Amino acid sequence: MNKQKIPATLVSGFLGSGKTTLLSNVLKQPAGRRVAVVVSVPADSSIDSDILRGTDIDAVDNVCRLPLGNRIYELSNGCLCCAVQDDFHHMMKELAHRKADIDHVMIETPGTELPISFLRRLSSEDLSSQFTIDSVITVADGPALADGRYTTASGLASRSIDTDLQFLYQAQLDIADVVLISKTDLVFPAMRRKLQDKLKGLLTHDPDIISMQHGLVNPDLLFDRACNTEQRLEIDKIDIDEQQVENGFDSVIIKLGKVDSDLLVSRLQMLIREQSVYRTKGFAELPNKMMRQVVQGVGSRIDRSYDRRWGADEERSTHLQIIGRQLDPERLMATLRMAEV
Ligand SMILES: Nc1nc2c(ncn2[C@@H]2O[C@H](COP(=O)(O)OP(=O)(O)OP(=O)(O)O)[C@@H](O)[C@H]2O)c(=O)[nH]1
Repeated sequence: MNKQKIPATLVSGFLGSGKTTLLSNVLKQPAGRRVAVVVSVPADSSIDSDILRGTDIDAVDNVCRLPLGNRIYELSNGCLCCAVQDDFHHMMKELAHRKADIDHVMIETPGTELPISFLRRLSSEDLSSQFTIDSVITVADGPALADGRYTTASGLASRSIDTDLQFLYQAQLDIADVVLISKTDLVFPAMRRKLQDKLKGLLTHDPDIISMQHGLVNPDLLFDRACNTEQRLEIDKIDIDEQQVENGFDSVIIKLGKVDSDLLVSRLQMLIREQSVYRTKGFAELPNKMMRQVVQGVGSRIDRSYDRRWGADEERSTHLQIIGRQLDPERLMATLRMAEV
């Protein structure tokens, strides 16, 4: 078939809601499709693309380095993981050149950003001739929804409470063709049944709502939706001050040597209590361990797991990204350094 345009899905959702977990499952089980997952990574860190590629260390050998720090990793099943450092437009043009090898593109938008800015970029003249927006999927953190963590009692975004945060959360929901409620395993069964109603109370439109655990969803519900998102949203008419919302977040990269894992977590917990830390993610190098430890913090919950052995030629270190508001980088560094051994 001579494919005219590549279908593209935007995956939005607040920090730590479960976007990468969803996409990493798509990459592992792409249901016969060759999927390219595009993820933005900070200039000084590749944590997100590393988590996405997960245990597939062989993929490191098969990497296409593009200008401005962008990279395309070819996975053994024909899927691509694309780390965008600086130039989203250039990455999308590169993928358009590989049209024959790609069935679908999924773009993870950063949790601190409004997906509308990505929709606008995809709607630009040269990209819209290559890609069609299949749908916008927003991942909503189930436990956060159950607690009402980012919403007012009325459920409406209000800018009068400190809440570019709330505004961002609501804007990410408002744009969705599909809302995936994540982490329902962490919600009490009695509350689980009420989550959909709670979500509907926040929504001003009628997206499909699907619950998921550990990022597992029937792929048929994700692909080939042809939602006509551009027409529904009338992108040109949306008037949001993107800069104002997105500039309110700080991201600090911390690099350390070997650490004591329990000490690291207790220091992180201390910082989370002291500062407005929303998200912590990265890898820890532990003494006498061949395995790399993944550290994942969302709010005050910190999970640890091992994903794979360190590679023979890989630089081993503890490498964390901390995202929040008005962070004090020196205090973060000094506190976490105490976990070094
Ligand atoms: N218990 C549980 N944990 C989950 C589930 N889905 C995701 N998580 C965990 O939640 C944390 C954040 O998940 P991610 O997929 O990295 O979230 P994200 O939205 O990509 O995060 P950012 O890119 O930082 O915005 C990780 O520790 C995941 O393992 C789930 O269904 N159940």
